[in-house]
Amino acid sequence: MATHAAHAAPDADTRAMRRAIELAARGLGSTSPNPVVGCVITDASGVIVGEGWHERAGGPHAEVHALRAAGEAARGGTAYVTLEPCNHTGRTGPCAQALAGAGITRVVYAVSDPNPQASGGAATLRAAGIDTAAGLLADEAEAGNAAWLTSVRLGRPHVTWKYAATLDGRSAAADGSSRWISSAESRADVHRLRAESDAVLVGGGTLRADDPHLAVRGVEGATQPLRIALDARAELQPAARILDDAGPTLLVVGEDADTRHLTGVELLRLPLHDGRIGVHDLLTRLFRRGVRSLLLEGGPTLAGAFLEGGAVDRVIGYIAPALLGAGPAALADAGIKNISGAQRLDITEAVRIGPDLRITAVPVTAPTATATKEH
Ligand SMILES: NC(=O)C1=CN([C@@H]2O[C@H](COP(=O)(O)OP(=O)(O)OC[C@H]3O[C@@H](n4cnc5c(N)ncnc54)[C@H](OP(=O)(O)O)[C@@H]3O)[C@@H](O)[C@H]2O)C=CC1
Ligand SMILES: Nc1c(N[C@@H]2O[C@H](COP(=O)(O)O)[C@@H](O)[C@H]2O)[nH]c(=O)[nH]c1=O
Repeated sequence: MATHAAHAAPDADTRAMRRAIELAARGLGSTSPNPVVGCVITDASGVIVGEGWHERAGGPHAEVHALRAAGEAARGGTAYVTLEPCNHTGRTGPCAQALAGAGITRVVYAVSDPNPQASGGAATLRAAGIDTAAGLLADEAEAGNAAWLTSVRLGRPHVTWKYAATLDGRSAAADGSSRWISSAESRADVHRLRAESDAVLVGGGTLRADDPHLAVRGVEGATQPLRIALDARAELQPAARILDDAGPTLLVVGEDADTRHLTGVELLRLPLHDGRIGVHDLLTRLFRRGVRSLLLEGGPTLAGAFLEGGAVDRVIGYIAPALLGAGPAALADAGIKNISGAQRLDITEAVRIGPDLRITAVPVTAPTATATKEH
């Protein structure tokens, strides 16, 4: 269909879409199970007259906020949207119709909506005679919405494995102590990561060794993610910090576990495979309850199982300038037997956080959807 050249210079389009991507990011952590979406509206002469983003699930979509801000100035204007405008009536009405009704004559969106219930917005816009183009800054918009897009495409939550390690790759000392490997600045950064996630997960080893709290601290306006711990035999003590009232907690136990000593905590009972909870069983159940982004905070054994199951979509390592020489590696066995089986990654970012280095990387080969085979 038509492209952008007729109404504005391409760089004006790019600037407006980049702004829409920035706006979308403001919704991270509060829109799930919906995507983050940003929208910029320019009037007929190309001046920005409205901005909006999807702020929270159940609230108005980005386009609706931006149209409200633009008012009559939207007539004859262009809408820049990070995701294809929706075509369905959910908790709010279809955005494609709202844009047409407001007199928008051109729509530029970055990424097509993979959700079968909401897609078709572009066709509706075109049928209404609106000049509609897709794909502008698609890679940037896709990265900004990676968690939601991955989860809708794969039918499981997007998984970020985060760890802290010394420069020699140790995640704990020989005696098991690991607090703290990374700096206070890095740990504050982790709280921001938690705030952007729907759920935070630790394995049984970490649960027993660290008595983790997993709450978000020091992030203004943050929504507390669901705290999840694996505890196959329900060994957790009622005084554990994860059970306090800082936020919701889900304890994942074996289907036959004796949980009589644990009252007031939500339990998810799953079958055990060789005494272990199946990674994909767990992910499927979490997806069904609306978890779209999961922060896996270790430990090394569980991270190995996730990697082996093809269920790590992003790795964030906080590398501290310290050496231990002994102690567990950041990642335990992931079923990789030889160098040709190494999980290769692309580094997407490397930044200093206080004295540490934060490295973000994504697998070179695409991770897998939910699988029936468990390890
Ligand atoms: N530096 C860092 O970033 C971090 C360091 N740590 C450190 O790591 C150590 C703990 O790690 P680790 O001992 O590896 O334990 P993990 O936290 O990785 O937990 C592993 C345990 O999780 C349970 N589990 C259930 N299902 C699975 C599955 N499918 N695959 C694997 N495990 C499963 C099992 O416990 P169960 O017996 O209940 O079935 C298993 O023993 C501590 O010393 C801690 O301080 C931990 C987190 C982060
Ligand atoms: N040791 C270590 C981390 N460990 C992780 O943080 C959890 C503790 O969280 P909380 O109890 O909420 O403070 C712990 O169980 C483990 O998952 N994280 C880091 O950023 N840096 C570190 O050096």
